[in-house]
Formats: sequence, structure tokens, C-alpha cells
Amino acid sequence: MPDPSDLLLDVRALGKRFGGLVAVREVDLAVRRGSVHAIIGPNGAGKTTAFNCITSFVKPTSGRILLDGERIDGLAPHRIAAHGVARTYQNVRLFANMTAIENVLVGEHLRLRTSFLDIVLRNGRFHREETAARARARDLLDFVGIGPRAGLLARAMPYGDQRRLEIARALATRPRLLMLDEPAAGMNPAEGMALVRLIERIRDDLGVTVLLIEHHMRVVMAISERITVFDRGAVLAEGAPNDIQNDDRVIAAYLGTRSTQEAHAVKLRAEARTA
Ligand SMILES: Nc1ncnc2c1ncn2[C@@H]1O[C@H](COP(=O)(O)OP(=O)(O)OP(=O)(O)O)[C@@H](O)[C@H]1O
Repeated sequence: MPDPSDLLLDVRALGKRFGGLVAVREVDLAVRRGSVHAIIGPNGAGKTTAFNCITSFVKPTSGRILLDGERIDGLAPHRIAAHGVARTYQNVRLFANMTAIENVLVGEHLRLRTSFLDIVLRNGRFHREETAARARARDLLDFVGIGPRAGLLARAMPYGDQRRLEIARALATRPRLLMLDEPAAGMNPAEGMALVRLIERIRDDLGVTVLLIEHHMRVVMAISERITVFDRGAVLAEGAPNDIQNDDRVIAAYLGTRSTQEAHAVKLRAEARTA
């Protein structure tokens, strides 16, 4: 068991029911400060529901969620963001008709101290904060590798750049914990490895702890210090990448073949035969 003071996120006995369906049951999740931690598991295992509970997008049925030792379950989503938790989504959710830099500024503004009156009056504080926010937004776009596209509309950007923009917008809220839901979805192997390097820089250069849900096993194994495996709403295994790769239960449930995609294909073919 890790020392509780090493933990940034400490989820205990988390449960979520949707009517009669138990989506998450008795889940414990301990994310060390300064680490990259992955959640893996088959489709429908409850991974996104656990994310949604942590960010208060859905209300947990049971359990406790602590950030840096402080309970955050039951807080409104914007309060959780203010505590330093930012996330991205499985499907890109950008403001499509805004430019890249404007999307990042939306994240920045969650942090600014400018009051409504300051904005209406466009006074000194407004201009100082706006200038600083723009400079920081540009730095973040550079950091994620899309600086030259700052003025492009989000909808005009290639998919890979949109995913980077989402990460920049999340970073603009200055999180302590960045939660990424399938960041490598739709990426080819080279793009996946470039994402690995970006996530490493987020951890090392910005000091942000990263919790990600991911199906691309090459990405997961390359980046994660710890992996938690979900299966049918519960935690099946937790450990370092090497342990997870060699865990018989995980192999049986999930990694039985060379890649996740193959595992899904085998499962689907088996289901098709019995249909
Ligand atoms: N809002 C909801 N209402 C009812 N059922 C839901 C809701 N959200 C999720 N579920 C169900 O909860 C279960 C867990 O879903 P969840 O999306 O958390 O799985 P997942 O592990 O993230 O899957 P995937 O890898 O496909 O994204 C599924 O059976 C899903 O249908």
C-alpha cells in the first residue's frame, strides 16, 4: 500500500448504479502524485463512468473520492475543476467555431480573477489579465505542438491537432490532475508514440499527474507507472506494466491475444458464432 501522503487521488469503494445496472462496484484507485496511471479494460467495464464520478459529471452511488486528502465527491463539477482536476473526453469536445487560441482562452478564463464588472468596464485589470492569458495560451499551444495553428478554427484542424488542442485547453485550467479519456483513439502508431512523449512532458515539465483511459496497449505500456484493470465494473488487477502483462487473470480477461483489437475481434467472433 502506498503512503497516503504520496497519493494525489484516492478513490475508495466507489460504486455507481444506473437503475438495475451496476456500472462501477467497490472500486479502489490510488494515483500517486507525479505519476502517469492508466485504467484499461474491455468495453463497458466502467472506466468512463469512474471518470465521470471523479469529475462529478455523474453522482456516485457510494464511496469516497479524495484529492490530496480532501473529499471532493459531492462537489459541483466546476468546484472540482477549481480544485485542480481537468479532463478530456472520448469524443473531441471543442468549440468548433472558435479558433485554437480562443478554445484555450476558455480554459484560462476559468482561472482568471477578472470580475464581470472588470470585463464590462474593460479596465486596467481586464487588459493586464487578458494579455497574460493570451501569452500563456500561446505558450500552451506551443507546448502541445500546434503553436503555428493558433488562429485556425478548431473545426478546420486535423483530428490529431484537435486532440492536442483539447489537452492544451485542459492544461489552461492549471490542473494538478489531468484525466484523459482515450487520448490515442483514432491515432496511428507514430501519432500514439508522439502522444506518449507529450504526456511525459506534461508530467515532467509541468509537474501534472496524469490519469488516462486507453485501449492502445503500446501507449499504455510505454507511459504508465501503474495500471488498473477494470472488468465488469470492478478492479480485476492493479500493478506495474510488467506485472499486468504477465497477470493470468488479465491475460484471460483482456490481453489474451497480441493486441486489444485482436482480443475484441476474437470475442466478437465468438459472440457471433453463438448468436
Ligand atoms: N448514463 C448512463 N445510463 C445508463 N447506463 C450507463 C450510463 N453510462 C454508462 N452506462 C453503462 O454503464 C456500463 C459501463 O459503461 P462505461 O462507459 O463506463 O464503460 P467503459 O469501460 O468506459 O467502456 P468503453 O471502453 O466502451 O468506453 C455500460 O454497461 C454502459 O452501458
